[in-house]
Amino acid sequence: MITVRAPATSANLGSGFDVFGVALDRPADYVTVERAETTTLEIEGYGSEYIPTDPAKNTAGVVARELDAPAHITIEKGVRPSSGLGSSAASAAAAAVALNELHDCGLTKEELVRVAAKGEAAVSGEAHADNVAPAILGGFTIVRDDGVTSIPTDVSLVACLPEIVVSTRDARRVVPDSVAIEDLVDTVGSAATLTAGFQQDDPVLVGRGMREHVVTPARAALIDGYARAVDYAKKAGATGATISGSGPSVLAVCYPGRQREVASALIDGFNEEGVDARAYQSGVGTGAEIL
Ligand SMILES: Nc1ncnc2c1ncn2[C@@H]1O[C@H](COP(=O)(O)OP(=O)(O)O)[C@@H](O)[C@H]1O
Ligand SMILES: N[C@@H](CCOP(=O)(O)O)C(=O)O
Repeated sequence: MITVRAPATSANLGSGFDVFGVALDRPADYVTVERAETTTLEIEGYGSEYIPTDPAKNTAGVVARELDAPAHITIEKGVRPSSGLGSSAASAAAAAVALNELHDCGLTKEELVRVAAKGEAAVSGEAHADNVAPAILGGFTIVRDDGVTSIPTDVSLVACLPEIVVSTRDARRVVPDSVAIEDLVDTVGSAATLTAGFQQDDPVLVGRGMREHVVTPARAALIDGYARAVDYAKKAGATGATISGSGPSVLAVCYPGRQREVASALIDGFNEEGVDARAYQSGVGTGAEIL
């Protein structure tokens, strides 16, 4: 029997749609696997009632199929589904690492990222790996067709989860089909700034690099309270804030020591629009670990 903890993650970071991701250090999913003839699933914890136990429809079950590694899989959810915090990816990442160990598959972490991304495809319709990469490798990650880069970094983050459900599948439908050249230029500038910020552990550069004018505004319309929460977070000292993944969560970056104020401001912003919310004060996490 093997148990793996895989953390919540925040994808996109504004300027890196389907490319950037960062591992949080909390919350997390715990996945326990035991050898079995066929794959079965048991799910407990936050939002488990909304998650299919059919292995073909569950990211962890799809990973077991892809690895040809049948198991009885128990998932303890710490990351709420449809949160924008890589909930489905946390289970996929933890299952990939656990089953690789249980069945001695011998895959590298980079290979496990590709397998876990197939689990993501089963629920979101497309195999984006920007959540599973940081969930497995940790740090700030850059996903491209030709490989994944992981940069260890130390920046203070706050993720705020409002009591709203936005599925990744729905949020992908509102993404525009094309961008104007001036928006492309602006996004490249932001993406480069954000990458430099993580390299240098600099919250100001990371915050500035979150700026993006194509995908973020289209999706913000799906999140009640988003604009006020971001505005309050910035007034409370956040150096930047954007939609986490496909939403509804907001990810803010700040100087160490400002997380408590930023967390309260984000919650207040949502509450004043009639939306309950909770916040996670987090550092950048190290990714999935076998317990
Ligand atoms: N192991 C899993 N954990 C969480 N959600 C899962 C899992 N397997 C399948 N799902 C489904 O995936 C969807 C949530 O994924 P997604 O929309 O990408 O949200 P998130 O941003 O939280 O990852 C829900 O419809 C949920 O039922
Ligand atoms: N790049 C994806 C990321 C989805 O993240 P999630 O945490 O909402 O599953 C997208 O933006 O669609």
